Amino acid sequence: MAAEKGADNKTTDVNHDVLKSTQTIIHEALERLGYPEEVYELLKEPLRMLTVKIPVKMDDGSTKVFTGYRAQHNDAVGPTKGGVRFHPDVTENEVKALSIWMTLKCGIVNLPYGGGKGGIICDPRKMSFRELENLSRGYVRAISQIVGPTKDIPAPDVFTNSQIMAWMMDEYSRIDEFNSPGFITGKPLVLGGSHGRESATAKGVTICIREAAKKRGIKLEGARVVIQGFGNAGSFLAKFMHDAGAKVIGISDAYGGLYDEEGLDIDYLLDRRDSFGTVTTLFKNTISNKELLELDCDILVPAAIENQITEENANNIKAKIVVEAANGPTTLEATEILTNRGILLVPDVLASSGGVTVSYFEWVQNNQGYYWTEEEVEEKLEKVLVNSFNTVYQTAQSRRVNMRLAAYMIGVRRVAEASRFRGWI
Ligand SMILES: NC(=O)C1=CN([C@@H]2O[C@H](COP(=O)(O)OP(=O)(O)OC[C@H]3O[C@@H](n4cnc5c(N)ncnc54)[C@H](O)[C@@H]3O)[C@@H](O)[C@H]2O)C=CC1
Ligand SMILES: O=C(O)CCC(=O)C(=O)O
Repeated sequence: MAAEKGADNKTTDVNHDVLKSTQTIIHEALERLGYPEEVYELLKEPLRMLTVKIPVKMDDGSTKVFTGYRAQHNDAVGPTKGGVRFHPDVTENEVKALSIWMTLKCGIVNLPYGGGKGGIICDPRKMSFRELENLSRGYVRAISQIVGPTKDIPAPDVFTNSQIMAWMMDEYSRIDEFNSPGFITGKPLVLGGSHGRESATAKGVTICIREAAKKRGIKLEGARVVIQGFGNAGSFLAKFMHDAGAKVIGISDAYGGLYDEEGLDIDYLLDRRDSFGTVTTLFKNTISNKELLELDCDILVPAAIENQITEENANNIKAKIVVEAANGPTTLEATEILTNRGILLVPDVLASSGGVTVSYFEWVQNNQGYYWTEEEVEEKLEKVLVNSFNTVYQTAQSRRVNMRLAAYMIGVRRVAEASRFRGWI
């Protein structure tokens, strides 16, 4: 585990309320599609938001009470689906926004789900394995009444992984008195996980980068790539970019960044990173996350947390293409600046949808009890992502809007239509 040092940039920026900015884009998307105001009233907040207190016995004998959330944005299309985040900066509004983004993502890639999301305010980097297990199990007990394989299906997100999914699945199976692999996705293979889930988010981002590069006439071979975040999404992506012949010249984690204009030694960094995606603490010559985002490059991929590209630095971004692996890394104002500067921005709700797509495949395999090969999973993911990228790109062209608004229009239309057929609006 990494040495404890403070993050070189903080997540929570009161000036950038991710819920408010999401609501603004949803409103605009609905207006352009001609939906009445009541549809916005239905979609602007989750249908359900549960706040829970989780008492955990710590290793020193004390009891610490953690706060957790589970938001279920909309289940008109199907059960809600989305990851659980363990992070010190988790807030209620952030979890709400993350659940809305899940509804949009599932709509864009056409999965039979609505959006959900969970989070616990904690710093897992400062907790022991046993404390983390107790917290994971306590969270499942606290939310057990509103989740389940046909109600709401959690998955990994920032600072959660397949081990945490395994503990959560085991706890739910005890409550349900049933072996319930379909309760959660992102599990280890031996517990009903799917081939390709671990690398799915990065695979999806890679497909979006490839398609976006084609649109801009950029060859991936030799392209200079900068990636913020070296966890599940960022580290697999660095590997895929490296394998595609691109030059990964910058990567970062919560503590800083590494830069080499000749290209970083990705295999070495992958080997040295810890389970929380920390690697830069091992090096002396680091740059800040702020400097990393402004590096001269062809492709920039924010793959860490929200509000990283803002009106303060959007004019300094030098990339030709920005592909959002993270949820909500670019503010509304920054999206406008990048668009006006002719930078192609592939939005989170499309670019990061590979994870939930393979989670869906995992759930389908759990439900049918018949498992697919890695090749089958990859082939299916490729089709879904290429198709979704082209639909969003073409919508953006025909509607003369940026790709984020185009993606929102596709996502909200699906949930609005499902709600209408159900007679909700
Ligand atoms: N894991 C998944 O399947 C999916 C993840 N995402 C999104 O991708 C992003 C990254 O998630 P994962 O890779 O799963 O998380 P992770 O926990 O595996 O890695 C997170 C990375 O972000 C860095 N980080 C954390 N706080 C930071 C800060 N304040 N400044 C800069 N870097 C910071 C960490 O050091 C680490 O390198 C998140 O926005 C997540 O919601 C989106 C879709 C699916
Ligand atoms: O895999 C999933 O079900 C959800 C992944 C997720 O939380 C996300 O796409 O933000």
